[in-house]
Amino acid sequence: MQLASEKIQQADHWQRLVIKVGTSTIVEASGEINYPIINRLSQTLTQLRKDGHEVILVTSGAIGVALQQMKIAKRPTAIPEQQALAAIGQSYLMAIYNQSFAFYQQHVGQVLLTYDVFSNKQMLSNTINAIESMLAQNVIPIINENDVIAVDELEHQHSFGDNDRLAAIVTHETGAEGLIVLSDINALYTANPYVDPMAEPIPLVTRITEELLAGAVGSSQLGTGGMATKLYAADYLMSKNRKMVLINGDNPATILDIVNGQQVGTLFKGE
Ligand SMILES: Nc1ncnc2c1ncn2[C@@H]1O[C@H](COP(=O)(O)OP(=O)(O)O)[C@@H](O)[C@H]1O
Ligand SMILES: N[C@@H](CCC(=O)OP(=O)(O)O)C(=O)O
Repeated sequence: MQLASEKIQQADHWQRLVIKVGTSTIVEASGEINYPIINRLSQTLTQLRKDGHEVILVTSGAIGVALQQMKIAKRPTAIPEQQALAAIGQSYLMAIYNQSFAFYQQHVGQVLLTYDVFSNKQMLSNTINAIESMLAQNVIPIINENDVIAVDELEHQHSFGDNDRLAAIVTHETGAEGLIVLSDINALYTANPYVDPMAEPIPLVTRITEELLAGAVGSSQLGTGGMATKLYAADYLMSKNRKMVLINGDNPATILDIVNGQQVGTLFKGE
């Protein structure tokens, strides 16, 4: 019989990895942009790259950043207004990343994707070729959904809906060993700890059960996906024989501990 902690220790192969950072990490609950976190994330990812890992970043936060820029208190419900905010925020988000990574002399490249890309062989191959070329040149690709054009129509799905799903698909399609998700919470809990004070953290998940899904209700103030979409992302990845780790984004250097085999947050890994 193997102890859970022993299984967790085995999850140490992270040659190529995808990091996903949620809006809740990029933008504070007060609505302020969290510049220090973006800086520390840039430093950590540069360190990983220098240590020989191939790093791909999937970032949310375009709309959250734009709300702060435009001094709008609440995410609008009208789609064109959300599209406009995404356009405004995405360019500023990339400006922040460019400046942060430049400080560490790390080049980055922006990749904006829609759901269509993954159902069209040619577009998918073009995307993968560009990402491979960036990685070969030690550049970190920074991916977000192209929210300006990814609007679903009745008969056609253009959008992923959330970046947890996008990050999981990117992990699989780029052949990365796993995905590390940075959110505003230390781990997956038995229930939403903001609602249920008795909720317990879960260090290892080998299967997404109905019980786990029932306990994953609600999201942070600006996050769109919530915990449920993280569980669907983990389920997808485990079905592809890949792993996912969920950690708190408040200390991005934790990523280095994970690739060094330490147990932090929640590890999702099939048996
Ligand atoms: N079982 C659970 N364990 C942990 N967090 C949960 C759970 N159920 C719901 N949540 C909520 O999910 C939030 C994280 O998801 P989300 O707001 O989408 O973050 P992000 O913007 O990082 O993607 C937490 O802040 C918490 O409120
Ligand atoms: N593409 C959107 C993020 C959508 C999203 O999934 O947000 P989150 O739940 O914070 O990961 C943006 O950049 O604002």
